[in-house]
Amino acid sequence: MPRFAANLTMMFTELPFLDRFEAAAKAGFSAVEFLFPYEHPAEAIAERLRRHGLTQALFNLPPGDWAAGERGFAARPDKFAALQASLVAALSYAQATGVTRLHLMAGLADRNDALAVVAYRKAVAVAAHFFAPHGIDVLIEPINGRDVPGYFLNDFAFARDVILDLKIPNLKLQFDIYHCQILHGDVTTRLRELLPLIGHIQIASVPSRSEPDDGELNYPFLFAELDRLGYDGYVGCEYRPRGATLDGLGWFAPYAGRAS
Ligand SMILES: O=C(O)[C@@H](O)C(=O)CO
Ligand SMILES: [Mg+2]
Repeated sequence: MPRFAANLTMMFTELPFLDRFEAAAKAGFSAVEFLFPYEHPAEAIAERLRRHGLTQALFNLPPGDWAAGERGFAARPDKFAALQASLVAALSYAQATGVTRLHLMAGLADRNDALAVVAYRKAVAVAAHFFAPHGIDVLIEPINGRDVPGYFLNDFAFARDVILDLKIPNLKLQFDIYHCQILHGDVTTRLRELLPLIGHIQIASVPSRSEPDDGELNYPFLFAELDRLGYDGYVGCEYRPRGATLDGLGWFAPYAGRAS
């Protein structure tokens, strides 16, 4: 049975951020994820997790100036100092929340630019080695170019090869099924092939990125496939509800309240 994490960046946005933890717990989630915690004190987030008995499944390393369009900087040779500072900034939040998975965003860069590729591999390795002694996995996530035009990491095979080449045990793949379907299709075969590398999975319907009960993917089949494959990590619900978050949780009813 998949273990679902509510994505508090996209779900329960009817509420202020810190109040979304309680709403997720009351809806039956035992874990949460979100993009970024950095606008709130780490201890405030940790207190909400404790108060509502929630596990922090994942969040992202600082991405740079998000409002100005930055989407990380791992593939940016000119931003290595910012990358190093982001590792330190994320560590205190990771330690406060107990999270054991952090997503390192690649940034906007050309994957055919050899300097960007070298910078990316270096940044990924530096990040993984930095977090290894803390028991934290570093995840890389291919993202489709319709949602993020110009994003460096836009290919699952490229991400697989980076992980296999670097051979760093705490470097893993963040397999967002929504992005995989848009980029390549053939989701089930890719899950089967990449399972040993996967550290986290995310879901949403395609093409609308709403609840996983609509669109071109058959999620009940994919959830059963994750069980058949023995996937025991989290499945992040990274979708934008069509309306009120609770009104769209019919798909989750069979799984709500299960242990994580
Ligand atoms: O899929 C996504 O968009 C996210 O998982 C993310 O981390 C960057 O936006
Ligand atoms: Mg994602």
